[in-house]
Amino acid sequence: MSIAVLGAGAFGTALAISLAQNGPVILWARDPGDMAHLRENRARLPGCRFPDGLSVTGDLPDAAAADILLIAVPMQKLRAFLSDHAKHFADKTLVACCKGIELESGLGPVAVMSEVLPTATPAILTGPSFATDIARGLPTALTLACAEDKKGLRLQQSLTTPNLRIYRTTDTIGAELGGALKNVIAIACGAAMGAGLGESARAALMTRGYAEMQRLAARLHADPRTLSGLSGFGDLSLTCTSTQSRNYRLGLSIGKGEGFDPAVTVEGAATALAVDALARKLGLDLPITAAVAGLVENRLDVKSAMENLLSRPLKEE
Ligand SMILES: NC(=O)C1=CN([C@@H]2O[C@H](COP(=O)(O)OP(=O)(O)OC[C@H]3O[C@@H](n4cnc5c(N)ncnc54)[C@H](O)[C@@H]3O)[C@@H](O)[C@H]2O)C=CC1
Ligand SMILES: O=C(CO)COP(=O)(O)O
Repeated sequence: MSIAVLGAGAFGTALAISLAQNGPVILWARDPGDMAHLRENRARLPGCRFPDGLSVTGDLPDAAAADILLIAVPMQKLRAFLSDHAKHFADKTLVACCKGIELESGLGPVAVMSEVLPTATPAILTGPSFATDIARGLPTALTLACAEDKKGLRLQQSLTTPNLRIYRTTDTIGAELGGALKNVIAIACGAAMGAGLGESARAALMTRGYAEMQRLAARLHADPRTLSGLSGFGDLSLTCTSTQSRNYRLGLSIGKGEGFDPAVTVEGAATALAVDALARKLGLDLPITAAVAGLVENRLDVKSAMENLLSRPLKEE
């Protein structure tokens, strides 16, 4: 099965580097620049050399001729990207590699792919993994979710590499929610740490944040086991505790009252707003998500957000 990765950011490039251990892989970039010549993506993954099996192209139809297409553009750009190139994707197997919930629709990546390209086979690859770790060949485990189990099995086999261990599920809703929601909680944890509230506060936010993830997932009929796996608990643990995470770093900046480069991809910011709106529509109580939405929109500061959380009525766990 031939593979192309569409989107040459940090994650797309890292996946292409890892997959090229198995055979030829095409990496499509909107602006390939001198990546093919340098054999490196200096802007996003400096120091990670491209293996021989990785070829770079700026020609989308050429890349889209591959059997499996990994789509590694940010969540809020996904719909426009798919629509712009729909004629090349119609009957393809598409694996979303982004994490988030679309602001306008409240949908995750698999649902957006199904809506835009109803004849394609959608799947998602998600879980705890920093791009630099994957590119450096460090051991990483991810979840591949595809509603059609036979196709999921083929994807699992094709995308496993010596350092990338892939687990499989048919629960696409749980997988996409886990990856999307953990980023929101990571912003909350970063904000608490940045404001000097301490590690106990972070543990409380992670645990109660996880309860919010489970609450929304149950309402949207996800399998709770998916949330306790790599895409949920696994990625939550990684993202809420590492300064490698951009979501956690945004939170740290908010907590310290510092600015943050708006050009950096931070999926949890838009996702917090999308999930907060979705929760209100569904009548669900997601107080940490609501607090993060207030923080990223500058409606709240960390002190008031924490006071709001601590002054809520006492309840059973
Ligand atoms: N960086 C990481 O460690 C990980 C990232 N992810 C996810 O991967 C997704 C992408 O993130 P990164 O690669 O890290 O971001 P990035 O900021 O490094 O790269 C985003 C890439 O998307 C491209 N892009 C944006 N809009 C586009 C469009 N309309 N058409 C074509 N290309 C477009 C940009 O040119 C850029 O190369 C996010 O959803 C993120 O949550 C998932 C796991 C790990
Ligand atoms: O998704 C990730 C780790 O699994 C990457 O996290 P950030 O997008 O916060 O950098």
